[in-house]
Amino acid sequence: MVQPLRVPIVDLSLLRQRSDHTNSPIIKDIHEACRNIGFFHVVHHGIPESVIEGALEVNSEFFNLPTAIKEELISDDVLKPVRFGKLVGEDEGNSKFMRDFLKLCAYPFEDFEALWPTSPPNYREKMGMYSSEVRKVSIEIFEVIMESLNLGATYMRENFNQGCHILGINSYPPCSESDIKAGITPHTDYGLITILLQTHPGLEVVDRTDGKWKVVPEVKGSLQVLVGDQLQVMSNGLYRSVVHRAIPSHWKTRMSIASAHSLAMDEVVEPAMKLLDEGHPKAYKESSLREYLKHLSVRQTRTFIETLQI
Ligand SMILES: O=C(O)CCC(=O)C(=O)O
Ligand SMILES: [Fe+2]
Repeated sequence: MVQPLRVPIVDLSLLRQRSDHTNSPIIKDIHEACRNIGFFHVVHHGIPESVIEGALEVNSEFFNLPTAIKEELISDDVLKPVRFGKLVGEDEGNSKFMRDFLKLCAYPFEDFEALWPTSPPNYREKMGMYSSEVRKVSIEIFEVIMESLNLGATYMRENFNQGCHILGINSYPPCSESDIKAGITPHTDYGLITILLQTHPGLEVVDRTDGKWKVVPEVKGSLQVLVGDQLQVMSNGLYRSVVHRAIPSHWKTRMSIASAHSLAMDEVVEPAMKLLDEGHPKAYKESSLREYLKHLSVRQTRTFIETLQI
């Protein structure tokens, strides 16, 4: 039986009340969470419930469309800014998985909006609103994470603001068959941070203290923040990307929207100079999002982050 994990809950409204975050216990909590688990919840993030409901509603309508319409967006090309896919199969550990997904490049919105689905007709409007709200939250969270690393709130701010924003919408059909073990198989996310919205629980992470899978407990109104590979590299391994998977529900469709924030496609990420010294030599090679996507498109025995370790 998979046990629940104790995950820190960060109240963003408390952070917004103070302009000076020096010695803030919240920054300390974020530091501990990123260091020990690679993961935390945020509450009072400020995204209106109507925006969240609107985004989930149009995606549910999209996934319920006749297959022929969705298949127009099917592609194996990981560089395509908009693509739909159906994944069903078995991983190396013989666990069966099943998931439909839609990937949308989301920033700058004007560059990609015309490629987004037109069905349902209000798809672009509702998802556009969610995308812009979650981006604002990601900018705030990135700043406090930089503070928690002692790099200062403005460290890489412009690079982050001009970076890539990719929305990964997942739909996991209910499965009563006991042999379907996973909706999405174990992985780390590549970017700096991912902000996750789930319709209901199902996310599991590896607890670093005992190496076991733990269920992420439901926290009403929360979003989850996940440390990605780029943040692992930037922090020179002080923070590590969290290994996670998602388990489908037995009785209803589970959906999630993973909002992945990374540096721009060809911008390289490398360990922050300030975190390097004799006792902490550079532990990762530099890399870009494009190199990661190239790695994804060919079958590899090592994860991308493993290939970067010096
Ligand atoms: O569905 C979930 O909760 C997780 C999704 C996820 O990990 C991803 O899209 O990268
Ligand atoms: Fe993920």
